[in-house]
Amino acid sequence: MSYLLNSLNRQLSLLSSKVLISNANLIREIETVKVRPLLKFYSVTQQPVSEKMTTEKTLPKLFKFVDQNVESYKNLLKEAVAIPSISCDAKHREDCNRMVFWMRDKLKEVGAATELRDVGYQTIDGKEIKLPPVLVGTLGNDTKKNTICVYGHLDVQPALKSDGWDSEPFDLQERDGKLYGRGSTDDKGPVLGWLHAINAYKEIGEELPVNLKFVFECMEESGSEGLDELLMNKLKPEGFFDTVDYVCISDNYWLGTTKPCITYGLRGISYYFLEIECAKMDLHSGVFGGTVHEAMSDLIYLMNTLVAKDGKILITDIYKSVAPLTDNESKLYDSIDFDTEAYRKSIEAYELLHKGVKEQILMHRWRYPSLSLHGIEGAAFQPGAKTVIPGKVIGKFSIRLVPDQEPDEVEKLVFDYVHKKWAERESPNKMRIWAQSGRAWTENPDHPHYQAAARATKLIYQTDPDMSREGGSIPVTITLQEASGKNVLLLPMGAGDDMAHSQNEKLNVRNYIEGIKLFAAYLYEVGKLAK
Ligand SMILES: NCC(=O)N[C@@H](Cc1c[nH]cn1)C(=O)O
Ligand SMILES: [Zn+2]
Ligand SMILES: [Zn+2]
Repeated sequence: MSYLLNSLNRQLSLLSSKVLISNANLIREIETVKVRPLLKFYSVTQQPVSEKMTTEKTLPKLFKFVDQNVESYKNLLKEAVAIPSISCDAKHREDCNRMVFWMRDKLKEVGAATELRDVGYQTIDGKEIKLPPVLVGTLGNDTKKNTICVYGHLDVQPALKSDGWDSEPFDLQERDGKLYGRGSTDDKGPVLGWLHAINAYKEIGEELPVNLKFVFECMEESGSEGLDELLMNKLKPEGFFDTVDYVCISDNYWLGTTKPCITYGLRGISYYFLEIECAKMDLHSGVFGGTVHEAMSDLIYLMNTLVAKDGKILITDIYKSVAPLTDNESKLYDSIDFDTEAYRKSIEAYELLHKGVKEQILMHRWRYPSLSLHGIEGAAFQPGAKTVIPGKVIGKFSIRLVPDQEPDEVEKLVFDYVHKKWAERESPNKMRIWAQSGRAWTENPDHPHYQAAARATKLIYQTDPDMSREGGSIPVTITLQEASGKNVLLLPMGAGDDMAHSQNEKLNVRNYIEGIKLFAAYLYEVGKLAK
């Protein structure tokens, strides 16, 4: 509890509040908890395989504790969001380090043994910049218990109020039951959810039903540099995964806004940087315009050859290695609860591709590749009529990869295609293209691990979760699958309208609090699986 109390007391002293929270008081209140009616079905769905310290009274007690600590949980998330751990911006590297140290201290406070692992340097503009350390932790080593490896990330996408946020992105604000802030749902809320679930077991005086291993990084939003190497060539040979039975990641979202899901597939990503240089400096367009081959014109030309207006990717042979759709897979989409019109409205889009047909929309999110244009470095993006000809611009685009596309093959297709188009352009300028990629991932959702997570989800939300795939990418998922050789599962905390990476990213208070209970129930359920 100390990690919450420390944080809360810091918050309280800041706010000069009269409220004081004492550990002992909380425990006394918990002792009087009654079983809530929603747990009625709980005992009949269980198949206990081994005798564990936890009993059917554990979770009701724990849920009550969670409900009593909502304000502390919000305060801790506010502290985490206030650290602008933006991994793609080297200026924020110290904030990334600070975020990792902050989380290391919190893990220690719940009793975990922690280590900060050095993963070397990254090169930006020819300069070597130290990567943030990866936080590795262990909690419990009871050979009779199952061991879960939990992964999460502590870094965030950039955000400025001037991008169109209604409040400061790095100051968590509650409005209408929603916690707005960068990283609230992606991925600081879920990471803290694990911490709170573990702490809740401790605070109600119950043993954790499983052993835990943690891998928390601060470079996920920038391609997880250094992490694969650490997992495969250091942690694996050192035996870190030897005792791991299951891997769980909470870094994704429900499909919609009301029904929970469990996720067994992600797309990969191949992210491209396309640089064109026409001069060693920016040029006044009134003085030099009409006399040079402009870098921006070349870049726009190339970027416009990548994708058609119906979303079809124009790179030669890009669809060749996409796994064919089988009858069985095709049927899966029929039963999924997904309202495309609600989806369209939630993002205020004018119209969806594929005539908004549900199955097509889901397939194009989950099992077909897509190409997106993201931006241009060096372009005049600020307001005002700047009349410069940029000397150098870097266009950014990415392809979301699907089974069975291999990043190396896709990169080669893209490089060959861009070079061909560049030759057709006959520009004297300098062109350079490079990429960073991560593979797609799928898992077997019929595994007992998924059934355990489904039971936990039903306990919390009183409905069977959808088994879903997702269009986003968490590059390390497949590495964790390979390093551990064990079943990997994605257990989302947030809702489909959380707007990760976008303006006004948020996490519903309900999803946060019920998510903490979900994680605790998941630990309980996995604790009951045969060892
Ligand atoms: N929550 C997962 C997520 O947002 N992942 C990023 C990963 C990424 C890779 N390169 C840049 N970002 C995503 O965009 O899917
Ligand atoms: Zn994420
Ligand atoms: Zn993200």
